[in-house]
Amino acid sequence: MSNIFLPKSKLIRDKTLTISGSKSESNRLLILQKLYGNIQIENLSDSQDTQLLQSALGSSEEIIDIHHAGTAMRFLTSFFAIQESRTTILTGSERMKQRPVKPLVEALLALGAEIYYLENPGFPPLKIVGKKLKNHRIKIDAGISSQFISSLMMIGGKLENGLEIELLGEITSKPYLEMTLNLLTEIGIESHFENSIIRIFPAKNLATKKLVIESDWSSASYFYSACAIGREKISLRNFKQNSLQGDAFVAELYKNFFGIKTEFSDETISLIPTEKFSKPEKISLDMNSCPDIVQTLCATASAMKIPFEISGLKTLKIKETDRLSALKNELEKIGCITEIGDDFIKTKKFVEPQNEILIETYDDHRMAMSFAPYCLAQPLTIENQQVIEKSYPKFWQDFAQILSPEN
Ligand SMILES: O=C(O)C1=C[C@@H](OP(=O)(O)O)[C@@H](O)[C@H](O)C1
Ligand SMILES: C=C(OP(=O)(O)O)C(=O)O
Repeated sequence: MSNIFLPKSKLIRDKTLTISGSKSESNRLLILQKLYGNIQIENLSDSQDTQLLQSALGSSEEIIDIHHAGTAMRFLTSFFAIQESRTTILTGSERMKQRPVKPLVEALLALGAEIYYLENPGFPPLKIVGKKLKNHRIKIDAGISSQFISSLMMIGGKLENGLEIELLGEITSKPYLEMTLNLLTEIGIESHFENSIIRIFPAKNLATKKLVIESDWSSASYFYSACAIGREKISLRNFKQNSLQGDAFVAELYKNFFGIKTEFSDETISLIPTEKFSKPEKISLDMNSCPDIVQTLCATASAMKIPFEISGLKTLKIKETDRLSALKNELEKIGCITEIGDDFIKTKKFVEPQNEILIETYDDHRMAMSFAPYCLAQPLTIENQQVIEKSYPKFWQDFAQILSPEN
């Protein structure tokens, strides 16, 4: 575990970078490829989470350890539940054993699956005895993690009568459900999402498809932040105007609040600081649809001394760490005092930042990457630099390319 010191830096003008494929799209396509076999994938994510999922799918071991990868844990639960005549023990890191899986397990049990909790009820590790699932209608609480629902949707086409899922309560992280639905459609599986009912039809005569994965918008957010604080143009390759990723919302966010315009040309986006930018008085937003870019947003706003009040965040507490507490602790070091509640974070006041800043990362890749652009305001050290490998192993290399130390 080593720390990284980032000296006070400025942005090099007009750098162009290539970020690897979306982690969320990659993890879906790997599961779908294994289930339906008709997909050729290009530009797969190089994230550790994707590699873990890929090796789990290629493994015939009884015990599968997916470490810290929440999407992999949830997606593989349904996958192994339908692998007839195979028993799998699905486990993960200590943190994974605290991340809930109960609504997914209960939905699978209602479909006829055989799953046991091996330690704490409601949490991994799981013993999954693969079965043919006989039922096809379930209800699920949609407010804890959309990953449960995406996981069920992906096996839906394999069930004899397809699958009907009724979503109960407020739907969290909805764009990720739409991403799953769109990818099912792309590979030829009929599905509908209307009001709170999702229907997946049995897969029939699927033609082979080549899918090129778009680069990762959540990873792009760190460059939006750098551009907002450092005010120089940065370009990023392999992005689409009609993205499947909800985090493409970052473009609108940084245009509305931080004066960063996004221009698309030949699948390259250029992040361009607008000259006449006046800071908003306050950023008030519900970010329930885009939980993964909340840390970036709060770190940028704090660096630029723009007060914020962000709601819709109840799922942040059950991610890689309790992201609300982690944010509160670390934002204070850069001079932003916040109040947090069950599902919100808001600025109370700005104070002088600490002189020597050490950002703790709580085993959370996004804590490291979202604070890194603060070096454009002040030098800082970030703890455990390897933590970024979970989603973006080349982050420090790419980030170094846009910086030059300020003497
Ligand atoms: O389906 C996905 O690929 C994801 C869904 C979101 O999780 P929740 O639905 O648990 O919010 C997101 O935070 C995660 O990084 C990726
Ligand atoms: C929450 C995340 O991932 P996961 O839930 O897949 O661990 C993330 O990448 O921010």
